Amino acid sequence: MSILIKNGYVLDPSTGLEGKRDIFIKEGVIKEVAADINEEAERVIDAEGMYVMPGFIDLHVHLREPGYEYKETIATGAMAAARGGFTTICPMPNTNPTIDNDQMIEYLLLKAKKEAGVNILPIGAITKGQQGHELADIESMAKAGAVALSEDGKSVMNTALYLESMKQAKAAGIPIFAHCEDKDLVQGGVMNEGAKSRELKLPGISNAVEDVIAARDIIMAKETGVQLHLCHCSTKDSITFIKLAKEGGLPVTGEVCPHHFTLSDEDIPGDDSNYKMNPPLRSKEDVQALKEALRDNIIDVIATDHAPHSEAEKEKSMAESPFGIVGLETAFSLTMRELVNTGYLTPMEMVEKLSTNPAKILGIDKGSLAAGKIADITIADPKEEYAINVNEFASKGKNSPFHDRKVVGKVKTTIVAGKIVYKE
Ligand SMILES: NC(=O)N[C@@H](CC(=O)O)C(=O)O
Ligand SMILES: [Zn+2]
Ligand SMILES: [Zn+2]
Repeated sequence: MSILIKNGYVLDPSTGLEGKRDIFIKEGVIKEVAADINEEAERVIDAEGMYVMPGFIDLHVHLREPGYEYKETIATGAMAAARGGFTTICPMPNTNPTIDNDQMIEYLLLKAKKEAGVNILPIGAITKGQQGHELADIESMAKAGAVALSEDGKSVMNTALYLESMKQAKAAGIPIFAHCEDKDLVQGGVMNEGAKSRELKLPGISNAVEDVIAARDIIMAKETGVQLHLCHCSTKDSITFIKLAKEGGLPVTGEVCPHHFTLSDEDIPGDDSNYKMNPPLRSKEDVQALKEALRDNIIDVIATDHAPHSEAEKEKSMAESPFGIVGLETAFSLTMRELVNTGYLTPMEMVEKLSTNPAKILGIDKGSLAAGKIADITIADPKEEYAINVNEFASKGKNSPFHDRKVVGKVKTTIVAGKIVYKE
């Protein structure tokens, strides 16, 4: 199959290229990027007025397989990714059973190859069963293809055990993706602690729940030299700590999720669990700090933390429903609306956060539109206005606070290794 993408506005931070170009793809590879290509192609895509970008890479998703197929499967999660412009996604290991050994990594990769149209790069658990007592077999998971380690859903509270895992991760050459939450400080909280939680009479989660572990993890990264990536940063002090770590030359990076830069706790309309996720929506002051951190390159990555749950689970009250919202199919539109159209990020910087930087963190040869690279490409209309409709999601999860929200910027075509996996 050969594809010729004509007249698109190419955004490729890996080469510094920004401007109107054609792209010719053959046998899954980008053959040429130039002003006017006239090769014969089986398929021609008219990309006039469109952004043409290296495929987005999501460092943080939940595919729920095995064990929770009623929430999402590898197949439906992959379709949601393609619809959202993501050509590569990294599923977290909090499945049942947990992804905590080499056979589970192999199983996931095999299933993904058969059932998913996008690239799936799995993350292994840090401890067996994510129980926090005994380390998983880190070296063998890395050998089997785990691209990172994470205890996502919780933190490894035993710092001595965590130290050992960091040493092993460093030896295996893979990063730690840290979910920062002090289990003992949460105390049944379901939303951000503040005026709004008091108004709604719901138990609060303080910023300290995240901050103490974020600080600890950075200290431990300094101790071990492991590559550390902080997941779903939500507080202004997490940002301060990452800034300090970077100034100190540590290999520390951070991610922010679209819901955390779009909404604050003041936007929670009442007892609606589509607004319940971990970490919670924070104060306006925190939201402002996240946007500035994205602008100032303290935060490197936009990741979705796509966390699908069933309707029955999310119909329950804030107190009783599980934490998490879906994000794959709204990330690009929310980023355009909240960060690009407001001047926090240039289009090139947006692509850095959605593709170039995630590829660098994983150390993979992606996130680039240079000739010779595998053709993972996202084409989107930056101007189209539409209202998000959860009923149109390819994901099984409809749990989003953004239903009916007017946004701007829409993914039109997603290409993985030269194959069109999504077309609107
Ligand atoms: N983010 C969430 O609210 N939930 C995630 C777990 C996690 O990312 O911590 C989930 O697995 O549902
Ligand atoms: Zn998490
Ligand atoms: Zn998560």
